[in-house]
Amino acid sequence: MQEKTSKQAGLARKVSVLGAGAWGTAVAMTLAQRHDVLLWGRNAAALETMRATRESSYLPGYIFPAGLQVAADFDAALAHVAEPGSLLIAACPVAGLRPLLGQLKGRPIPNLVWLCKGFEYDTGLLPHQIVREVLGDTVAGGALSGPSFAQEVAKGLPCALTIASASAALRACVVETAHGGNMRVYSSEDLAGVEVGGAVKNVLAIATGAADGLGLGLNARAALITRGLAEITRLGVALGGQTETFMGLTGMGDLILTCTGDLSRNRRVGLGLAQGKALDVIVQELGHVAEGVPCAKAVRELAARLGVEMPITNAVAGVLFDGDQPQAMVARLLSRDPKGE
Ligand SMILES: NC(=O)c1ccc[n+]([C@@H]2O[C@H](COP(=O)([O-])OP(=O)(O)OC[C@H]3O[C@@H](n4cnc5c(N)ncnc54)[C@H](O)[C@@H]3O)[C@@H](O)[C@H]2O)c1
Ligand SMILES: O=P(O)(O)OC[C@H](O)CO
Repeated sequence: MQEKTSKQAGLARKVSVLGAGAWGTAVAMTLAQRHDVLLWGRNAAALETMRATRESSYLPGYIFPAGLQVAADFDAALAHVAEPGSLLIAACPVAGLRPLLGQLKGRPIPNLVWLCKGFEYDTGLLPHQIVREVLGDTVAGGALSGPSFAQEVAKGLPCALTIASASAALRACVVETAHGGNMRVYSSEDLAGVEVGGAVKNVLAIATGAADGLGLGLNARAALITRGLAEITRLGVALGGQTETFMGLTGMGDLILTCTGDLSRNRRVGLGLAQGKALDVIVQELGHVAEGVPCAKAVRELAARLGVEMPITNAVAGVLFDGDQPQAMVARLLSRDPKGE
């Protein structure tokens, strides 16, 4: 193990992270312990503050490692990863992925990884489908996903992630770059399965947060998580994912973390709804993206189109978009006809 870590430490690579929110910053901080990392964001003033203070307002109290550069110049971020074997990481929310990729179109792109977890609000597309629409089939790309709160990663606590890609070379590049220290990186070819797990768990965390906020107890929480996993699996299989993927880190692992961990922004949306707060107030108070909100609408429409039964997602979407009360969500789920598990 010792030997493996020191070998990996020798493989310093160039990495650019595009998107300086909580997760992009935490990933950049981690990789900068072993690699030459540049963090780019679209807010030049915020980046200037980050450069001066060596910390991010998204992750206060966590000081950047010496090797982390911060830059507001997009061309510099791309030039940084010009040599083969470099890694370009798109670290924006799903809503920002299409515009960000638009900025990359026509430029030489090395290995491309995206960190966002969701379905696109208007189109119901997964991130890899957006990448294909904007950049075509020629880019080697993949999703890095799994149970990972940015604050814990910034603190250097252990975590395990999965890189999913059809490209074996891309998977190897990401493992060689990111696996090591307190971060384990597994590989999967099941890109659709990994992306569906990461997206739908956010909706289920809203449901669980609401149930917990209403004081429904630990039995109800366990039921929601388990039936939620069944929902994720049904949709994921319908979209080409493999059943076993949903039992892994990016399925059950991330579902458990996000539904039960109070660091989750999506869970906090559910807790806020249970307190009777309006959605726009909750989102404003969060100050971060909560992907489960747009995702609930996209998944409700997609599941209806595909004929996939998703009662918890539908109930969450009812509260978020149709004015249903959280209590009505519970009543709606409990009043369903009995069925085989
Ligand atoms: N925070 C976590 O713990 C965590 C962990 C794993 C995955 N994720 C996922 O990563 C994605 C980003 O989450 P986050 O926590 O960094 O969100 P955040 O709300 O903390 O920050 C989002 C950042 O994205 C930037 N952004 C938005 N559109 C952009 C665009 N078009 N180009 C460049 N930057 C853009 C914003 O300016 C902001 O800095 C989400 O899909 C989230 O689900 C987050
Ligand atoms: O804070 P959340 O709810 O966006 O979840 C963050 C990560 O996706 C957890 O793996």
